[in-house]
Amino acid sequence: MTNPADLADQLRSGELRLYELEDHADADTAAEARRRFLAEETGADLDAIGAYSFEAAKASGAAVENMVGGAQVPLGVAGPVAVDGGSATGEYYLPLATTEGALVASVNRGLSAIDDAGGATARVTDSGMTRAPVFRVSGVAEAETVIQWVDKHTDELRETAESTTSHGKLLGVEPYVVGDNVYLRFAYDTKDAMGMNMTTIATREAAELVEAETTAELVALSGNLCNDKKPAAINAVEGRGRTVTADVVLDRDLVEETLNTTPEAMVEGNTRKNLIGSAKAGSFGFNAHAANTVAATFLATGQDEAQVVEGANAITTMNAREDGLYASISLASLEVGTVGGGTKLATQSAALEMLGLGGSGDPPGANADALAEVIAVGALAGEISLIAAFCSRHLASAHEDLGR
Ligand SMILES: CC(C)(COP(=O)([O-])OP(=O)([O-])OC[C@H]1O[C@@H](n2cnc3c(N)ncnc32)[C@H](O)[C@@H]1OP(=O)([O-])[O-])[C@@H](O)C(=O)NCCC(=O)NCCSC(=O)C[C@@](C)(O)CC(=O)[O-]
Ligand SMILES: NC(=O)C1=CN([C@@H]2O[C@H](COP(=O)(O)OP(=O)(O)OC[C@H]3O[C@@H](n4cnc5c(N)ncnc54)[C@H](OP(=O)(O)O)[C@@H]3O)[C@@H](O)[C@H]2O)C=CC1
Repeated sequence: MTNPADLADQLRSGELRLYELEDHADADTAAEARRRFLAEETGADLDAIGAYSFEAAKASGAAVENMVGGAQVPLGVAGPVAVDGGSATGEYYLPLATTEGALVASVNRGLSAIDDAGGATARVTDSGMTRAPVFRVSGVAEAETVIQWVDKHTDELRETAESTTSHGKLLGVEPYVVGDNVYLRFAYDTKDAMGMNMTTIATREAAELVEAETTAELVALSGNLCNDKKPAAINAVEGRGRTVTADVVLDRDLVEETLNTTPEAMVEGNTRKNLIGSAKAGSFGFNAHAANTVAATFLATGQDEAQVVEGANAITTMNAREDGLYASISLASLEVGTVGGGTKLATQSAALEMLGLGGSGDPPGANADALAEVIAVGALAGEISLIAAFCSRHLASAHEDLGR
């Protein structure tokens, strides 16, 4: 039985559960049956949700369960901008998916200023995706014994963890003790994958070895010292995913003509807002809106959108120099991939292709490094443009004109 109307009837009668439809029909039919059922149940018109362009079979069961259709977000483009990166080289158009009017215009203005200055420099300065299981021990003496075992058997742990992946490499294991809890923070080079599935699977094997060889008992494969998808100082300090910095020097004339302000005003704005204001607020983000560029590029390119939390751990600096304005942004924990996860879906992979960064890099890891560098340059552009808008008192008028 593959007719959506009949399947919807079976949902209504309770013969089938919402998640059982793919056992009886292909992914498109199952989604249509759910829409019919939900439209009747809720009275909502779900036709727009049914107008999706990705291959349902690639999404259903791999990217989403109980698939109903697609949520569409407008996609804009900013650039081009020249990037001199460790992996990114050349001119890039940045895809940005957002519903916030004025955001693409702002990033575009920043990129235009950066490009006029000859482009930005960017480097990934550290890299490593983490997973930190928590183990129960009897107390601190036993914790010490477990840590000593881990220290002496790192090679064995590496071999075990890496047996689950042909790409992932264990970089190290950092132990933490809190009372009768032992946390082992495993860090991996995940090449072009963001790596959360890869590292979780690898760490499960390693954690089982720890359990087999010591008295520690695994409580949870993620003990929150990883730390994934929550605001956490450890990511801001130690980094997670890619740690990446982008910088540029803008001529005084460029600041005055393109950004309608002066280097000195930008420096003062950045110091009073991004540094002092953020410190007083107890913020991890010493920036204006890095999350905007991170979120918009994450949605466009198929990243895990919840990891915008870590992507917002960024510090923006500005200094007035003789030749103009030095501006930088350092993102401590930008978690990106060009393979795996949502990157395989149609619009997301097209956006990665537009950047020239789809799939595996040569060498592996180079594409994800380049993506991190390009996003950092986009975030720098957003910082420059927004701080300039505050200095020239254009923020409210820009959003009046473009954002409503
Ligand atoms: C809106 C602008 C850019 C106008 O800025 P402008 O200088 O008046 O614009 P312009 O017409 O002179 O054009 C300058 C450049 O801007 C770009 N540009 C200009 N218009 C467009 C457009 N329609 N579409 C695409 N690009 C556009 C474009 O690059 C153009 O150069 P050109 O290509 O012409 O040589 C400026 O006022 C601006 O950037 N304002 C700031 C807006 C902003 O950054 N909003 C971000 C969201 S704020 C938020 O969410 C977080 C917050 C604020 O709560 C965080 C916090 O607490 O700080
Ligand atoms: N499990 C969890 O706890 C969590 C999962 N997620 C989700 O995890 C997904 C992302 O996980 P991730 O592991 O990145 O992706 P996938 O689970 O999609 O796995 C990607 C796989 O691609 C293979 N691969 C092929 N070419 C390359 C290359 N050049 N570099 C690296 N790997 C390559 C690797 O296989 P091989 O390993 O065989 O070499 C790798 O494991 C997202 O959907 C995200 O939402 C997010 C947070 C937590």
